[in-house]
Amino acid sequence: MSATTASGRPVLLRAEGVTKHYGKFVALGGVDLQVRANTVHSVIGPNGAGKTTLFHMLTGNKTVSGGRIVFDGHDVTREPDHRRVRRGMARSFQVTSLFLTLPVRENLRLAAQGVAPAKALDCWNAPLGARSCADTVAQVLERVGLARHAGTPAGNLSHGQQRRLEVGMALAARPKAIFLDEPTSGMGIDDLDDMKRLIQGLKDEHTVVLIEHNMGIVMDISDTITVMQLGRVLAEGVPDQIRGDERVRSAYLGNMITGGKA
Ligand SMILES: Nc1ncnc2c1ncn2[C@@H]1O[C@H](COP(=O)(O)OP(=O)(O)OP(=O)(O)O)[C@@H](O)[C@H]1O
Repeated sequence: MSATTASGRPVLLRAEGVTKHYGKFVALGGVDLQVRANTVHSVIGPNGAGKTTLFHMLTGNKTVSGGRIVFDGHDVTREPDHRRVRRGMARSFQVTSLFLTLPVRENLRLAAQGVAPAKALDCWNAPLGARSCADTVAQVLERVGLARHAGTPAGNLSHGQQRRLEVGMALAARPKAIFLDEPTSGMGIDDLDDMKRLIQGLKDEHTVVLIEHNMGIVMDISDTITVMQLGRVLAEGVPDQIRGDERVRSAYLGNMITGGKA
């Protein structure tokens, strides 16, 4: 997707002047962000820049100290995370939250049921609920490339496969926006391309907000990149703008930002 195409898309998620204080420490000093629908929007920055804190604010995992968050036309600033999940936000699970003794398919089924707890009981038993649940699980299995492993206990998957299952767990909630926090961490080189293709493919049906330290991946798959430093937005733009931005280069103190293309 070109920058022009991305910038013409409607804004799905907007943060306005979001702050987060821990006592006297300012973790976020007033962050503005606009995430457009059906794009991959990456948030990068040096360690401690405030990326994870911003994710916590956007997904409702922690409360803001100030500012406003609007998702899909609704002011969600004061809504708890489970309400935001129902509005269509999903955050990728961590490997530690997979049910390691259960087959991949069962992990996804439980995640699909988690969307609407009130419906969870009939998701598998009532004919319509069961069908839609089974459809979701089958689609997600294909999407994350684990269809062949549907019956394999999650604990027997490789690390790369487990990380794709985490993404699948979030997808099972059929979200509008999916938040991925370092989905490639700890991955071997062989698994990186699979994850990259997976994330890139998600924007057909979802909006992706991504924290990622692998600059090669960020530069290759992002429509928009927001660079954070010391709890504020340092720069924002398409990959070529960010790659060439002197402020960003000096924030990273070197060539990490080039994604191998400098
Ligand atoms: N619960 C907390 N109490 C106090 N300070 C915190 C708390 N959580 C985060 N911080 C601080 O807020 C700052 C931003 O942290 P955050 O985890 O958001 O950074 P990050 O950009 O995600 O870093 P990394 O890339 O290392 O994960 C850091 O200085 C961190 O020490």
